[in-house]
Amino acid sequence: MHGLTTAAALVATAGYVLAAPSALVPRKTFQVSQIAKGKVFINGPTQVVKTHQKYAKLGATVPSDAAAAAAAVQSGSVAANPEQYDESYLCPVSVGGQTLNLDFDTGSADLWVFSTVTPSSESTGHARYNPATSGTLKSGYKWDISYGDGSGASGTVYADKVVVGGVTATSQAVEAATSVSAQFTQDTDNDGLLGLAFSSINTVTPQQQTTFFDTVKPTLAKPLFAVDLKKGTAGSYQFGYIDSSKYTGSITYTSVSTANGFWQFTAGGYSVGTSTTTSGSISGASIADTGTTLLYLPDAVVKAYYAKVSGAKYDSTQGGYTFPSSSTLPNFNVNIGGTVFTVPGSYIKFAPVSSTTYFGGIQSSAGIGFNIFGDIFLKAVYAIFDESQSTPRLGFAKQ
Ligand SMILES: C[C@@H](SC(=N)N)c1ccc(Cl)cc1
Ligand SMILES: C[C@@H](SC(=N)N)c1ccc(Cl)cc1
Repeated sequence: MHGLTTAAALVATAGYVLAAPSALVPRKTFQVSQIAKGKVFINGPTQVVKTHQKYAKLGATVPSDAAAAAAAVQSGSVAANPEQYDESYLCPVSVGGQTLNLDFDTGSADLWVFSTVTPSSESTGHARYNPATSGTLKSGYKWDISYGDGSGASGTVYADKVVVGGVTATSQAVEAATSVSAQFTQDTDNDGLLGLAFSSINTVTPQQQTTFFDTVKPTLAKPLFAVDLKKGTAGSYQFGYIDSSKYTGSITYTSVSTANGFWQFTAGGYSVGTSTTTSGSISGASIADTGTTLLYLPDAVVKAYYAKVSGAKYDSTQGGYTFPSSSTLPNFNVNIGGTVFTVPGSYIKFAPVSSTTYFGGIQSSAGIGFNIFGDIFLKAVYAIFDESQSTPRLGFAKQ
């Protein structure tokens, strides 16, 4: 009986069921019928693991190859919690068994963390990774990164287990900070960054390391991640799958150039206000960047936008366009891949800089070298960072 049950269970989980062999018919008879038509697609290795686990009490052990193969369909989702004014979004990540809140950044490719090797004068108020627990030093490896806003950090490198929403990288390069700039010290919500740009811009020497996404990519159900940032409330990142409940309509895909290590695409026409008939075009390269707060566009586009906001001006002391707190802002519409996406004016009324004045969520990309579709844009869409095709692509859908 027991033997048959195991065999039947194994066979049954192979996606079809066969009539029990008569010689092994157990005391009580039971009808086992073919699955009519269609195919039930299951994952063999996962089923083998489950069956062995089911009989573990009888001494069954999971074959190591099955366990490894079963890991070939990881997927998971993690919360993205906004700071005040949605300055950035922090996601809980297990690093060597310790939970740190990291800024997932599709504009860089280093996973670095505040750590026990960060001077306490620079890391007070931050969760810190302790490599002594389970980290393996990568002797002689170093990293040093600078960000567009002039902030930066540097340090040493360990290999350790990193888990994001249940998706596990058993040996991920974890870059421990031995020095961080004041902006990071002061942002006590932020315990480090998890880069999701292409690994070609990872800063580790003498041997460049892979991002978390690149590390787990071969084990994901689908080689992609998706981003659902929201205004003023928690959103989420999905790894290995697209959550169809997070968007309406269809996903519009557009091609990506990886030449600069970013998720770089070409944006099309735009319009300001309620008309979604777009015209002109957003010149230059654009990147989809979860690590940048605002939406940086060509001067001509920015001027056309704030021409529709009475009292708006470029304020050099604030370093950008500001407008009266009483303003109602127009929508910003942009055509990407043939679909027009709308950023509500309320998203562009970004944050107060005084009792009478707000700072705009749309600012000029002049001097950067490319346009940046940062959080102001991303919180208006569901964005798919997709490597399931022959070349990477970005998908956008309305929320
Ligand atoms: C790519 C982003 S930085 C990042 N997301 N890690 C960026 C570059 C240059 C400027 Cl000026 C401002 C922002
Ligand atoms: C200035 C620091 S901290 C912060 N601005 N909250 C920072 C955070 C994220 C990136 Cl991608 C670059 C720089």
